[in-house]
Amino acid sequence: MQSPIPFSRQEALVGREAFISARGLNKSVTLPREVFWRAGERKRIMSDIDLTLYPGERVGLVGLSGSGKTTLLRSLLAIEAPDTGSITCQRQAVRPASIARLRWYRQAVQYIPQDPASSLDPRMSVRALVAEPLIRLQVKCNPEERTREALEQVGLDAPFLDRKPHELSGGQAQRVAIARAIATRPRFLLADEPLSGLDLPVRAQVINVLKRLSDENGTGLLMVSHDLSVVANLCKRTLVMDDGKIVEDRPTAELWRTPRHPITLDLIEAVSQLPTCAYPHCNAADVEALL
Ligand SMILES: Nc1ncnc2c1ncn2[C@@H]1O[C@H](COP(=O)(O)OP(=O)(O)OP(=O)(O)O)[C@@H](O)[C@H]1O
Repeated sequence: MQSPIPFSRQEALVGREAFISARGLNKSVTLPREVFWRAGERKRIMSDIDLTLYPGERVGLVGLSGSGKTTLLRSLLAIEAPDTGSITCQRQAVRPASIARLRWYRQAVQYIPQDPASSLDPRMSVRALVAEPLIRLQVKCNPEERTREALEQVGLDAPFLDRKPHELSGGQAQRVAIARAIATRPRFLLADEPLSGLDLPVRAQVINVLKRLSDENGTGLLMVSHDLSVVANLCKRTLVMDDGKIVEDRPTAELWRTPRHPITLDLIEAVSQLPTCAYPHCNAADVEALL
């Protein structure tokens, strides 16, 4: 259920300026034709999405597979264009925008991918991987110093600089991907299932790295996950997507206490079937204590 309070009023109530605002996002795709003489059906994959992200907040984006989470994330990253609707950052349009403005946006809003093994170029050293966005986005800094600083922040020291991706464990590779994302000193991180494919103890480490980074640097985080317990450990606010729509947008603890949408209930029930050792907070009472 979308909040009954208009977003502009919500912004006033929270008393903070929005960092990113999305209004009325819609997107449809044409499905492959089932028979060659009939055109493929159109399917809505984002439907009337309104979303506001505030500076420094950590927000979870959950939903079943195919609900539209990645499409929304890619739209917010300005790498996929919605059919209709607008996205602004600090009240200025993200697209269309000048090259300089788009470069600023790419520095300010960085992406943490799902699968570092395929997102990190196997031919590049960790040093070159972390420095690459600094050079591409023409960030005014000393790339070597900034690379070392970013690696230090994710708990990787100097000997890692010359390693290649195949010389890293899954957790280390994900930390390199995070270092790459934070090297530009972004204001907001958009992460697509950053913990998938990692063992449970490694997940807990990565959760701690993300939490510490956002606490220490005041960086906002929008994190896509199938796993509500991960979101409960990290995010005070949770968005639930179903069939291309945001069906809940509430404080995480409230969502666990009184889930309103059947999909939210399913996601909460799924958590009780997960191994729990890596998550300090993964039941309703614990989540309540996070408030
Ligand atoms: N370019 C495209 N052409 C056709 N269908 C698409 C395209 N992009 C996305 N879809 C469909 O849109 C729906 C939403 O996809 P999306 O990847 O955003 O969902 P998701 O919630 O991120 O799923 P998952 O959790 O499995 O990654 C899916 O049914 C997907 O198959």
